[in-house]
This record gives sequence, C-alpha cells and structure tokens, in this order.
Amino acid sequence: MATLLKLFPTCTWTGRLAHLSRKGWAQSRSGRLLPCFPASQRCASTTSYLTVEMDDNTGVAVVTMKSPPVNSLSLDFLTEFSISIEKLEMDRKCRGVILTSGLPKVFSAGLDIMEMYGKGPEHCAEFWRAVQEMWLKLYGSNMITIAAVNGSSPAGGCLMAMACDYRIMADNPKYSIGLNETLLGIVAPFWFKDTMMNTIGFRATELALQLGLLHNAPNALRVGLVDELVPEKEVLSAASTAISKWLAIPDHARQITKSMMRKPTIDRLLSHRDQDINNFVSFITKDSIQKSLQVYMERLKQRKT
Ligand SMILES: CCC/C=C/C(=O)SCCNC(=O)CCNC(=O)[C@H](O)C(C)(C)COP(=O)([O-])OP(=O)([O-])OC[C@H]1O[C@@H](n2cnc3c(N)ncnc32)[C@H](O)[C@@H]1OP(=O)([O-])[O-]
Repeated sequence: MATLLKLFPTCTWTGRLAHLSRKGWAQSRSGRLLPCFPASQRCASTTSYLTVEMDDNTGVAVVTMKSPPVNSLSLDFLTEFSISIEKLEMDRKCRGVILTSGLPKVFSAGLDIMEMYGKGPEHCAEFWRAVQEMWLKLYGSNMITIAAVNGSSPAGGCLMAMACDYRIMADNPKYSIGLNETLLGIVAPFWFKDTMMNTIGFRATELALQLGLLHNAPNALRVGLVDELVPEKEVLSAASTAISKWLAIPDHARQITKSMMRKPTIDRLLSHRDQDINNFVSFITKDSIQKSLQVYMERLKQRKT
C-alpha cells in the first residue's frame, strides 16, 4: 500500500482500505481487528489527461484517456502518459494495462496537429522526442497491454493501439483506424511503419501507408489491425476477459518472448533516435509541409459546418 501511495499520491481507495492496519484485516470503530475480504482493492489516480485505476486483486490497471475533444496527443499529454506507464511498470503488483478512451466516439485522434503547425524547430524536436518516448514505453512494456479501442483511432492513435499486445475494437462501422499520414501530406516515420508491418505484414502495410488507409472496424479485423470486434458497450469487459488469458501465462516466459519479438524494432529507433528527431524537424518545418497541415486543419474544421 505504501508503494502505491507513493506512486499515486492523489490516490482514493474504495472499500475500507483506509482502515487496514494489516493486509486482510480491518479495524472496527471499537479498535478490534476484523477479517476483511474486499471484493477488489482499487486505487484510482487522476491526472490532467488520464485516469489510472489499479486493481490490486487482478494486477490490472485501466488507463483511460480523457483529453477533450478528441484525445489528441499533445506534448503535455504525451509526457503525462509516459510518466504514468513508467509508474505502472515500476509497480511490481501491476501485470497488465488496459488502455481506453473516456470520450465518446474517439479513442485518439493521433498527434496534436497544433504541436506541429507554426512551431519552431526546438519545440518540434521536444515534441517528437515525447512521441518517441510514448512509443518506446508502450511497445517495450513488460506488462500485458490491451487496447480497448472504443472509437476512431487515426495516425498516432493507431500507433498507440498497435503498440499494445492485443486490440479489441467497438463493432461500429463509423469508427476507423489506420495510419493516414499521407492524407495530411506527411510521412509516417520508419518505426510507425515497422510497428504496422509487425502487426499486419508487409503488403498490407505497403497499401495502407501509401494510400493513408483508414479502415472501418470490419476491415480492420479483416486485415488483422485489430484482433476482436465486440459490441460497443462490451469493449471494456471484453478487454478484461482477454487480459485474464494473458495473465494465466507465467510473466517471465511471456516477457522474454515479447522482448524477443519486439527488441529489434525498438533497437532500431534507439540507435537512430537523434537522427529521427532531426529528420522530423527538418521535414515538418518545411513551408510546403506547413501548408499541407494548414489545409488539412481547415478541412477538418469545415467538415463541421
Ligand atoms: C510524421 C508525423 C506523423 C503524424 C502522426 C499523426 O498522428 S498526425 C494526426 C493525424 N490525425 C488525424 O488525421 C485525425 C483528424 N481528426 C479526425 O479525423 C476527427 O477529428 C476524428 C475522427 C478523430 C473525430 O471526429 P469528431 O467528429 O468526433 O471530431 P471533430 O473532427 O469535429 O474534431 C473536434 C475538434 O478537434 C480538432 N482535432 C481533431 N483532430 C485533431 C488533431 N489530430 N490535432 C489537433 N486537433 C484536432 C478538430 O479540428 C476540431 O476542432 P474545433 O473545430 O472544435 O476547434
């Protein structure tokens, strides 16, 4: 409990855990120790953009993104996200994470375009390092990671979902997922491409990246971009069911296997990290690319009128 309180200083405990003097025992008002069997020991911490609910009994944390209107990945959001994942990683009780959205219709709209538009090289470099960090933390996590994709998930949102071990999407044909960077006139970097190739294979990635395909939910299942479709209301419960299968596997064997699969992709970014930042900065600050982003943002806003 002390560790969790250190990790989640704004923690609010449900049940009667505040009265616990020894694990499994609660102190009555008269001071007697009584056995206590809480159905679940939950700890919730809320930051500006995320809620993290840790269930001590299952060892699973639900991380809910809530940055209205569309969970776009700003510098602040990314920083907070990486810190939260790191904290869970260090928490020995936490074995798995379910990542989901607390907003209607959208899992994440991807990178916050306003962080890349009209900004100087220094800001762009800092932003890109934070994008890399988010991916390194999630793709390289030792924990079981399940994306409960309960809305649209373009570009960086798709990257986040692909960085998880398993993806469950709401069966709603209006929701889409994919790396649509070319539609914005920008290029997905090599590690976005690698992550997608590791998920759906070379040919499907080649098509998806060049055409900037946003797959609706049934197509996403068909190409293997998601692993399951379930009715919208059941996305979280399906994620809990799925994670219990993963929890049944001994951690050390699963972790070594995961690392064996993912390490070469992670090492490739680690060994070219600064070069990747320089490439991004010189690309994104070009006048022609800035113009493309401006046109794209205007189109997004016009869609509403
Ligand atoms: C090398 C670089 C690699 C790049 C990777 C990326 O991820 S690039 C990112 C690629 N991402 C995309 O291409 C996704 C673009 N977004 C979408 O397609 C849709 O917003 C949606 C389907 C996610 C949600 O549809 P919906 O009907 O529920 O919502 P709505 O459309 O009405 O938007 C509400 C408000 O949010 C605004 N806003 C939206 N997205 C972003 C953003 N990323 N950023 C900032 N702002 C964004 C939007 O302008 C509007 O603002 P307003 O007018 O209220 O001031």
